[in-house]
Amino acid sequence: MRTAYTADQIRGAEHELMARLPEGTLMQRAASGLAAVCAGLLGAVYGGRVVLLVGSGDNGGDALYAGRLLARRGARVGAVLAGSRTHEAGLAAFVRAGGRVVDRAALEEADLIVDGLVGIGASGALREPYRELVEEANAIGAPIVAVDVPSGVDASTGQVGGAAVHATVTVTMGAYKTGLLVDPGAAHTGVLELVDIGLGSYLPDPDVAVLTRGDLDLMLPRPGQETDKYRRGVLGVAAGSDLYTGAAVLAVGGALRAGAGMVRYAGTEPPVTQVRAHWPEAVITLLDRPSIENVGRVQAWVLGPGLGTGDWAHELAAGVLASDVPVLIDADGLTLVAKDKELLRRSAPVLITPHAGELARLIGADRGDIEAARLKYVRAAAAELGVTVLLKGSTTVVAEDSRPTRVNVTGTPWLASGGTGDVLSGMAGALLAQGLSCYDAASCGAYLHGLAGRRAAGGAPLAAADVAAAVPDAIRSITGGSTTATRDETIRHEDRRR
Ligand SMILES: NC(=O)C1=CN([C@@H]2O[C@H](COP(=O)(O)OP(=O)(O)OC[C@H]3O[C@@H](n4cnc5c(N)ncnc54)[C@H](O)[C@@H]3O)[C@@H](O)[C@H]2O)[C@@H](O)CC1
Ligand SMILES: [K+]
Repeated sequence: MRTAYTADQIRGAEHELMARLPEGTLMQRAASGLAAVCAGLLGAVYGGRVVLLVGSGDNGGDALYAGRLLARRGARVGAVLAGSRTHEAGLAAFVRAGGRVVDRAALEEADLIVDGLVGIGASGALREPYRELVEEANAIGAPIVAVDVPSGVDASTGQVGGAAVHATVTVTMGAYKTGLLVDPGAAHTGVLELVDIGLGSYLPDPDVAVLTRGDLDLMLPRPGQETDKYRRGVLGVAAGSDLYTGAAVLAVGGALRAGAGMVRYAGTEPPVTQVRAHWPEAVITLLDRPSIENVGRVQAWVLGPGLGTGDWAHELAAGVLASDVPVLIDADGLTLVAKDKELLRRSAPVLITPHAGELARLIGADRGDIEAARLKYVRAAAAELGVTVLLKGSTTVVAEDSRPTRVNVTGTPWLASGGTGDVLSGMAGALLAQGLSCYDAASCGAYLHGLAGRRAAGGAPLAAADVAAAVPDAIRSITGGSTTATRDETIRHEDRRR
């Protein structure tokens, strides 16, 4: 699991570590990591033209000490001093090594630009002259290495209040910062490089966590030797309507591909006909009234994709939510609970999977505000509604009260197409039915969905059904295709040992 921290958390850890080390040690560690990345980007360091944008704090100090190391190796390094003051010792060392103070016109000639304007000490939108320098640097087209955080991105939240550096590489010191992983900030970081400065054991519990392939390998349910279709997890799907039949087909498809032992689909004639045609594996209940009474036992429900928002759908939703198993609510299901929050009063777990517009309706916020500050709103929603929230979008985030928010980084913009959300709800629902908690089902579901989306797209447009079809391959790429050993393999193994 990768972990990330707010600026305050990092500062606290740095403070403790610094007290145990000679002054300046951390900055030297940061600078040598930074210089190594710059050298790699320059290729030939000797004669390379590097321009440092130097702010008034220690972020500028990092840039100056890295500039010194590059100058010593023969690079032609200039520093644009943008702040009202400059890290004194850093500047003196830089000049001693042959670095020069230049004006901003030098940017035009740069082979590489180093953004040392502000790091974790920044507050609010960039002030002048930083803002103007950032716009100029972005326009040049030379690679930009951001020191610690691209200036203009809030290290703790990923919010961007105005101009911000578009980095080719961000070299971050000691630990990942939350804002580097969450959009809109994440879109500014380019490649993320972590420099170890020894902070590790001083870090508190993380602010956010990112699942890795290894985590998925451990968390994904695998069928045991003694299993059967019921024990693997039965998912109920209440989705689709006379008007929207496709949502039902896609949700059931996502669920079957993500490993549900059985999917029980309940709906009216038109979606039932479609689900039957696409997925003969699904067990169907044709509803003549909005009740799940005759559906049979399930371990979890998916409620809402394409369900409609009228009285019939409301009554069906009330029935599903009155059950005693976990329920994933998506799409029209979210519109229904936005109008009648009482539906959420239940003792079994609830996972909701809104996009920003749906979340806006649920908590009475503005869609644009949510997109600009995803973490703030997803956490507020989880606390206010008392449910697990998976907020879809450019960065998918999963929040549950008192747990680190999980950030998914596997997605691709190609997934922004109709019906992919229905597939995700089926997938996460299947993981719920297989016994994962809402928190794990949501974050594993998002990871797999992103990975399947990438595989289905391969750099070209995809249709939602392609994403469901790519799920087994995505799972195989995580598990290496291994399940538990077959009886056959075990016996051969015993033979060899004898
Ligand atoms: N503390 C440490 O031991 C270490 C710090 N390091 C570096 O130090 C950085 C933090 O240094 P500082 O705490 O000095 O803070 P920064 O250098 O990030 O920024 C603080 C300065 O920026 C100005 N500023 C703040 N917001 C601004 C805005 N919106 N527009 C224009 N100017 C603004 C402030 O007036 C202040 O002078 C880290 O990001 C990292 O790069 C690293 O060297 C690792 C070790
Ligand atoms: K910076």
